[in-house]
Amino acid sequence: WYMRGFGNEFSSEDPRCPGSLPEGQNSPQVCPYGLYAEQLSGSAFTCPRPANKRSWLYRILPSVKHKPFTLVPCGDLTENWDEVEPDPNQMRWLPFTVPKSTDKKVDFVAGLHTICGAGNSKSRNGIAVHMYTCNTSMADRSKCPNTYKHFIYLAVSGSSFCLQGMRFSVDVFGETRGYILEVYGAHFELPDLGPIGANGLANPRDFLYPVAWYEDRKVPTGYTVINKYQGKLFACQQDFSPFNVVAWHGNYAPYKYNLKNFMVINCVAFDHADPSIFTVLTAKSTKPGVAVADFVIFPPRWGVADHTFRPPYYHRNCMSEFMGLIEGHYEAKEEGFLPGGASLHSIMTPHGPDADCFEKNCTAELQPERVAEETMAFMFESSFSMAVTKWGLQTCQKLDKTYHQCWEPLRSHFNPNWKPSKK
Ligand SMILES: O=C(O)Cc1cc(O)ccc1O
Ligand SMILES: [Fe+2]
Repeated sequence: WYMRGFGNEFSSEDPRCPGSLPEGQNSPQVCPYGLYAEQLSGSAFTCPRPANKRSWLYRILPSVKHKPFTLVPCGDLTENWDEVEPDPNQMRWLPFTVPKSTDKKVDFVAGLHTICGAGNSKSRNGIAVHMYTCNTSMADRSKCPNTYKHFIYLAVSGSSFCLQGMRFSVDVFGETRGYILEVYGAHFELPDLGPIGANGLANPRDFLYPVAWYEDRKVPTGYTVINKYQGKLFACQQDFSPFNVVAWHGNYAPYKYNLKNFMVINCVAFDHADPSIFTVLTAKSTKPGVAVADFVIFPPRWGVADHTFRPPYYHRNCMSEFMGLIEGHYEAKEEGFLPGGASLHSIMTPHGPDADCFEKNCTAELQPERVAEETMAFMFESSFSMAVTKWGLQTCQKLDKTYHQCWEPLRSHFNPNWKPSKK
């Protein structure tokens, strides 16, 4: 089970070891059950209290006990944003190919592919967007994102957030695909609600945190810990499972959030509200109001706006918009933008509803209607100008070269003799 509440201070003991959390202090001379105390810091020691993040883990063996790390192949994972020439075009990808279960086994790490990104993990400012496509569990391999703060992977409308330095292992039931946003140097926060009030959007209690659980498992053949460090992957061996936390307390822990719990707020009178009303979490930059990345979703909802063109407006944005579709259809593009695919509209690159969507929605009778059932599109909106990787442009072979054609049928409706209709 889980503990609830975004950013709470939690305390948890594996029920097999009652009293394993030291009482009244973090570093007793000897810890209960002979455990090792290990602090995991997610913020500088000196960060102001609201931004301060750390947890105390009580482990069977400390993380430091491992053989040296050595560089391992990164596959299609990269932090090189100069592989290909910049390209300001609208981009859309057909669903990325998932390796078949009957083919070669590919686990989460081997199945990581970087699509686009910007910035640098050394300066700890920037983001990367990756796809993962795999068909087998990691089995005695655990990954540790060392250079970045947050790691999201989305699976069937769920979202999981892993934090810098946290080891995790991904088990899958079969052919699996998901999206990842990597943020190099900022933590996600719940957005302020302003006049919305004290409740709404993603509610804090719907964020779930793991309780302590350990396995005291020796792995003489070697347990591999993979460390993503300065944009590269490193592996080391140790002879025990790293999932050995018997008790922990603190406010720095991985969490998950079911996107279906999002309390959608939207227009109930007229006009199309900006998509920031759908922000689940935001990773702030140092400029007030400007995000390194916002995680925004487009859940099923009612469309009720009167005398309004209801789908997204045509626009050019000073932010980059990377979008994906988890299931269903997206209102601005019924065709072509498919689950497991993606789109990128870079800074100031014009985009908006395809011609079909425009024609339908300027003549539609405006009844209250559901904006798509069983749908979940999302956007990573970033102030960074992202470069696309060679994998994204070429190797994946999913770039839809015909994307621009969805706007080609747009025709001029301009009538210089137009008169306002008499009310
Ligand atoms: O481009 C998109 O589809 C995302 C988006 C949706 C919306 O409702 C308003 C602006 C916007 O960028
Ligand atoms: Fe947009």
